[in-house]
Amino acid sequence: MTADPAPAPQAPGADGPAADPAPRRTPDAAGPRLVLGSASPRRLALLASIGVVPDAVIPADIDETPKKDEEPRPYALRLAREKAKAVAAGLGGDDAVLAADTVVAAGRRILGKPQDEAEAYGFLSLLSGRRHRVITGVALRRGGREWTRRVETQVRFKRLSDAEISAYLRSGEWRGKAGGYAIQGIGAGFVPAINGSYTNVVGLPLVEVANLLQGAGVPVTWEGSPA
Ligand SMILES: Cc1cn([C@H]2C[C@H](O)[C@@H](COP(=O)(O)OP(=O)(O)OP(=O)(O)O)O2)c(=O)[nH]c1=O
Repeated sequence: MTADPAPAPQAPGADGPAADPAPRRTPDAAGPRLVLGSASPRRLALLASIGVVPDAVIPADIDETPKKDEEPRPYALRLAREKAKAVAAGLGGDDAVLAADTVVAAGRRILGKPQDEAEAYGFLSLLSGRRHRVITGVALRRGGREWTRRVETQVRFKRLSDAEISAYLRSGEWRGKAGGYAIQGIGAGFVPAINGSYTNVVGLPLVEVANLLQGAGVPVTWEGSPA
């Protein structure tokens, strides 16, 4: 379930006995420096999986408080844009800055990163046995230009018992995750089905991000670590 338009595609990576498994930008890759404006290790790992290794990682320090009556879709895009802008403001020249924001939307309600276990409990109870949307806004800035995307995935949760929520909270996995769960971790056991992009739920919709990067002149090598 994707919104908003995009540019073009590319080719696969290789396997070989002497291959260096560490993904990296090719030394002679043309294009600008890429700065990832994010503290999220998931975003860095997702980029690395398609062979994109930023030249620098600079987390954005912005106020993430939603505006009065702000809905999840505009909120996710606004925050992505503000993060990219804040990081770009501290840089000069032709650097490309990529930033994103992921929220869980329960109807019109924005579920961000829970502040404590009690809030995480509330989020998981709300999501239990229901469908929700995960929305990621992405913003890329380069040389005074800006490209944006917004991607939505529908996620279904099984009904969770109190014991299951308590065990999950004890794992600590809820920390730093929108909606208080991680689909790439233990939380996978709560999700019978999704409709849309998986990587979008983890924090960065890779197909759309690759297209954005290529459209802005940042090379995507697809030389990630094979699974
Ligand atoms: C729903 C879900 C979210 N998440 C994560 C992705 C994001 O890191 C986080 C949402 O918070 P964000 O505010 O989007 O990102 P962040 O604070 O981690 O990093 P930064 O703002 O510096 O870019 O939730 C998962 O890892 N798995 C999931 O299943």
